Amino acid sequence: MSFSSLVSDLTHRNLDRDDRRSQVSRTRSYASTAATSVSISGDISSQLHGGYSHPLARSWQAERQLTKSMLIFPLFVSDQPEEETLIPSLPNQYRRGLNRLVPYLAPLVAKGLRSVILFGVPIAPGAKDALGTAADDPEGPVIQAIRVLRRAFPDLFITADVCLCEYTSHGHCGILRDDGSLNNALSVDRISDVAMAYADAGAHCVAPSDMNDGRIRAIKLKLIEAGIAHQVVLMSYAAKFSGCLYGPFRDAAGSCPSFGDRRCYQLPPGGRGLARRAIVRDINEGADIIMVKPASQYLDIISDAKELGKDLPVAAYQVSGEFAMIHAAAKAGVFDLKQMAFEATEGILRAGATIVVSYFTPEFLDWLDN
Ligand SMILES: NCc1[nH]cc(CCC(=O)O)c1CC(=O)O
Ligand SMILES: [Zn+2]
Ligand SMILES: [Zn+2]
Repeated sequence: MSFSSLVSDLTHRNLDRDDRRSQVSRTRSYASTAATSVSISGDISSQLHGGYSHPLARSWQAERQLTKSMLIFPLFVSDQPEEETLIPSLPNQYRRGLNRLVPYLAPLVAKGLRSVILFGVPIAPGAKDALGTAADDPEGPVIQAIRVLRRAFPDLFITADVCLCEYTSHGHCGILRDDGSLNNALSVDRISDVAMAYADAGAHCVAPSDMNDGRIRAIKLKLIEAGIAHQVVLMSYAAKFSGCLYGPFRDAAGSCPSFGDRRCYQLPPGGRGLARRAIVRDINEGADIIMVKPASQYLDIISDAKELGKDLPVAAYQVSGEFAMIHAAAKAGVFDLKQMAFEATEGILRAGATIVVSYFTPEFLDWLDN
């Protein structure tokens, strides 16, 4: 038994004993209180423990409980059909080719997996270019995966992440000007074409993560024009902050920028006002779901999104760095992995999210059964 599980085991035993003791003394003090009539000098509202001494009563304290249907599981789909490669910085997560997806997902779907989000990973030499042409290649990994998964799992809700950074030679999330900055107009046109291609292939939801201004409106208009706006969810990564928490993802997807960083289009970590403006903007442009990302470091933004978008579901992405951090700390004996996964996720729900994109999804499918 490891030190941390020994401690947690001892703590549980002590708590159980306390619970039993308090039950015994409760019967006793009830009698004596009745005998001495009401002489409660203390403040009645100071007594809180009674409301959550029972495990069921504890669960009632949360506005919402985590359920399987709240979870979206991220998948990295390689253009090499037989590939199955462990991603070193992202524990238990693999890059998988088309032929590996269905066998991997079948047991998860049987356990109650409801939803996935797809990221394409072009490995083939020469697959990347300045325009991210591979993003909507009809033979490319995402469009093929949408088709395969829709056929294999009719009830699985399929979201396609929409961005160019996995497909561009420079690794940025759009089309660049000569000076290396994003050309917003060209990027939005290209991103909205890619979103349309995923929607046409059968994605239930398209989720642009590129952060170019105006892409939600452009995608919504194209969906309307194509006559499919009524059956495709548009989920905006509205408040996506720049920082170091996407590192493992960029390893997984091979999407690290070849020069510079993303600070001119992803939000600065202190920019709460900017995030609120982006959220309002995307709601007005036709987003059906607002996403905040990363999650645990931005709980105030999740709560802002809930307030600003009262009538929209709010999603939070517990990103690769958050996931890797929890794994690393658990491995170092700082805490128990499962307990921390629940604690982090419950915090995200408490802040206002009802959808959580999480690499812990396969574990939660087991944990939520017990
Ligand atoms: N734009 C692509 C994209 N979509 C989701 C993530 C991050 C997800 C994660 O870290 O788990 C990223 C990486 C990035 O913006 O650099
Ligand atoms: Zn990107
Ligand atoms: Zn176009």
